[in-house]
Amino acid sequence: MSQITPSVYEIAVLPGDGIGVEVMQACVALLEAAQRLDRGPQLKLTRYDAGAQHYAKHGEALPERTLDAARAAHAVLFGAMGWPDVRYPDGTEPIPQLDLRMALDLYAGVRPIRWFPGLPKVLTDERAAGIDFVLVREQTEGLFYARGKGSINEAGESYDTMQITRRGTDRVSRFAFKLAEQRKRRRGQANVTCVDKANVFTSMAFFRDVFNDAAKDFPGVSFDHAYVDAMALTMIKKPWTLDVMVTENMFGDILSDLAAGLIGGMGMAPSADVGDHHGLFQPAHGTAPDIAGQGKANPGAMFLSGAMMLDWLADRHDQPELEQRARTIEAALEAVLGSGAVRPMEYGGDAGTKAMTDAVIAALPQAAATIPAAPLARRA
Ligand SMILES: NC(=O)c1ccc[n+]([C@@H]2O[C@H](COP(=O)([O-])OP(=O)(O)OC[C@H]3O[C@@H](n4cnc5c(N)ncnc54)[C@H](O)[C@@H]3O)[C@@H](O)[C@H]2O)c1
Ligand SMILES: CC(C)[C@H](C(=O)O)[C@@H](O)C(=O)O
Ligand SMILES: [Mg+2]
Repeated sequence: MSQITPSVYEIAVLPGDGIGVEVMQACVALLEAAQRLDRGPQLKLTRYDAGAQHYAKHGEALPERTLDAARAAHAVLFGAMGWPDVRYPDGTEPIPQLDLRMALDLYAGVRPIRWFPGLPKVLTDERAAGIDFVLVREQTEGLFYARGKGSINEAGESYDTMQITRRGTDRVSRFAFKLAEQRKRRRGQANVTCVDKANVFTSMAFFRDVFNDAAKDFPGVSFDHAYVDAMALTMIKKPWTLDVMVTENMFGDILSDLAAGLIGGMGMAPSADVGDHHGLFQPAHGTAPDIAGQGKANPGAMFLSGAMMLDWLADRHDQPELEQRARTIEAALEAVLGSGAVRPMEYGGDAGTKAMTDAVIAALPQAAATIPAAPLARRA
């Protein structure tokens, strides 16, 4: 992809299934409203088919046209895909986001978790107001390497293999350290925790060794290690002590849902799937079949994923207006939730997807007025 600075960015929009479609509709409306308010580059948002329902109807989950569009776009905006009843013959679900992670080499799953006023106080300790950490999940190997390769033998044994490579661990560790360096500019200090199970598995001891080697190139950032089970405890007992974590694919998948629970659920848990050449931005949640079609989904995670996309484009193409737009969207969402006037159904309130979206769009002009002119301090 070219690094020339265009004035229009092509965004491949993949809504997917269930509430993915609902929160995507909300996010597209928000992004279009936000770009009408500034003179920055415009996004051209084009929708493409993919997902479990597409597979059920047409026999393919990720059409070639969609994959080509994702490859050619400046960024991919992704809702959620998968549906528990729709299965491949081997019993697994058609889940194109995993194919896209491999096809676009999106090796870093960046999953920030931050509490701010208006979000539920899940933990009673007042220090929980300081929850502000990022989980970096390796996304091209680990236990997910086994996808499509598992076996069941006649003796009634099933095997899936975990793959850890020096290249994969080194690049995701460096990504985590660079992210910590950015956060240090805002927070004054930075730490990366390697989350593994090096006490039991050779592959995990190797992961830790490769992480330690990478750490030598980042003397300004401290680092430590935690076993994944102990990290699950720390996330509940004192999550305000955490900064950046880097971990294996499956551990990261589990811990990121646990982390979302600290701020009231999946509805405020965004993510970025990033590689050296492509970026895909999606909420960390799934298609939520239990609430799909009812207009109840919290679009907050999708909005924050949209803001992460704007930040990523701003960085890659040196476009500070896009960074300003990202801050405006965040500020509007924070203002709406912080005022208490709109409480998402996810937190026991009565605001569904539309009410939340309308309120955040209405808050954009005032939020824009509070954002200082570019260049800004990045909220890493
Ligand atoms: N990134 C993705 O596309 C993604 C992620 C996880 C699961 N999935 C798929 O989604 C389907 C459902 O999976 P699941 O039920 O395990 O996980 P899920 O994240 O869809 O739902 C878990 C719980 O969180 C709630 N929830 C999730 N997002 C919400 C939101 N924005 N607002 C309010 N509540 C929300 C749901 O109602 C549900 O109770 C499966 O097919 C799974 O494979 C896809
Ligand atoms: C849907 C599923 C395959 C996916 C994953 O496990 O990576 C999801 O849970 C996520 O966290 O992005
Ligand atoms: Mg997950």
